[in-house]
Amino acid sequence: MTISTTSSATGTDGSAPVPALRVVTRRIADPGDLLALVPADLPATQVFSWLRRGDGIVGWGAAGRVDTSGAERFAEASRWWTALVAESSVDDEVRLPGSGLVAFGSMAYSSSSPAGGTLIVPSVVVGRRGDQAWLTTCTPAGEATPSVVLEPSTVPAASAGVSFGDGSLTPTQWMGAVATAVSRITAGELDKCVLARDLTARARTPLDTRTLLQRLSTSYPNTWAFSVDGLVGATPEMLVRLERGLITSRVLAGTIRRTGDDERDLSLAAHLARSSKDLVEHEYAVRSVADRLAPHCDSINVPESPFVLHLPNVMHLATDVAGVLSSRSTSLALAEALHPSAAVCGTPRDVADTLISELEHMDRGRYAGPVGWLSADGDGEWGIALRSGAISADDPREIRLFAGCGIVAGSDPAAELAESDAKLVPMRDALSS
Ligand SMILES: C=C(O[C@@H]1C=C(C(=O)O)C=C[C@H]1O)C(=O)O
Repeated sequence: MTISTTSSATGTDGSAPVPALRVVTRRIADPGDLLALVPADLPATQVFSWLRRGDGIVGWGAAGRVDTSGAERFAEASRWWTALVAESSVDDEVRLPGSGLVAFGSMAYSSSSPAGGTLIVPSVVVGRRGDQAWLTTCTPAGEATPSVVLEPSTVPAASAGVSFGDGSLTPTQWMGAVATAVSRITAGELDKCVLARDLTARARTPLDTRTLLQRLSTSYPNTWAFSVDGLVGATPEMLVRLERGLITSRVLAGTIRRTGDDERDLSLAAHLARSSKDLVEHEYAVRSVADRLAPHCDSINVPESPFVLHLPNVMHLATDVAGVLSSRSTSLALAEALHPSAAVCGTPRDVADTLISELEHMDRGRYAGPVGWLSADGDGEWGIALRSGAISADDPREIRLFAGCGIVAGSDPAAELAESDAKLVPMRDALSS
């Protein structure tokens, strides 16, 4: 675990120093578009967002950060957070989800990924919920609270001259992987496996995270537009939200592409809701979430049948699971318990995970892992990092895009490739000039 701190208090286990922060949240007048406030010229790693329909939080700078790795990446982050909360003082006059002390976080899909995990406390957070807005500053204890002037920043520029390239597999090779997965499923080794592919994209000039977020949040209002440590996207899938003891999770699995013709799309939506291939695929994902939430809940509500979630590029079968928290678990601990759900891994989980590493020929990095935010009391929201890309830490002109598809016995490789292309559209459009 590597830690960068702004002060040198000692962590709970005596080895990990944590910053002691002074956190102040004040109510502010409506600041307008939150993304417009994010300063220009920050590295992608220091631009934070969790926004849906204009509500949520944005942040910038880094007052504290922990980087974790391996199978302990969630637990190490949790320990650091507990120690940081204990060391810090919080003066929060707003007391809404996202006010006070918060960290943004992102965790690698796989425990063997070098991408590990991170929690970062921005220096400045601006939030909105309905008609309430707030500004939070996080400074090292003992330092004066800075005065932050919120004003619209320069208009971010579109990405220049982006060219796309194949990732680890060509489209033909990836269809071959899908065909192999189908044969393994048909042979009875497993029921479902989610296979992902990656694309590379390179612009002539450094990518501006603000441009990507603006475009994603405007075009995909039903999603959460996120940015954490260079991972940027618009996910429609909420792995877990914890708010005052209430747990909610939006499970997606089963997809159909949109045509752009409203009448045809409505009939496709009706077809999706009756498609036994998609309903079976969906059921695996819902079960994986409900079964793993159950030990943390007093009661749990799982609707009997899914609804169709309409996005501009695709439609998904969706189920909103809800539960009442019975333990003292934080939202991050719940995210760890749920990850990876069958929406991004498969059923049975271990068999699917082994097949994924055999067939994908790539490290998913933080794609398909939990991404979101956590507050001092443990509440927070963790989406699954889908419809996203990871901006290169070495070259800010480069980004790796990802998309995956649930494969079941009835899957057709060409149709899955087309579905993965449709899932790449949000990021490809956000990158266009
Ligand atoms: C894996 C992705 O999406 C997941 C797979 C889906 C499916 O196969 O139908 C639908 C939504 C997500 O749970 C992705 O977008 O990369």
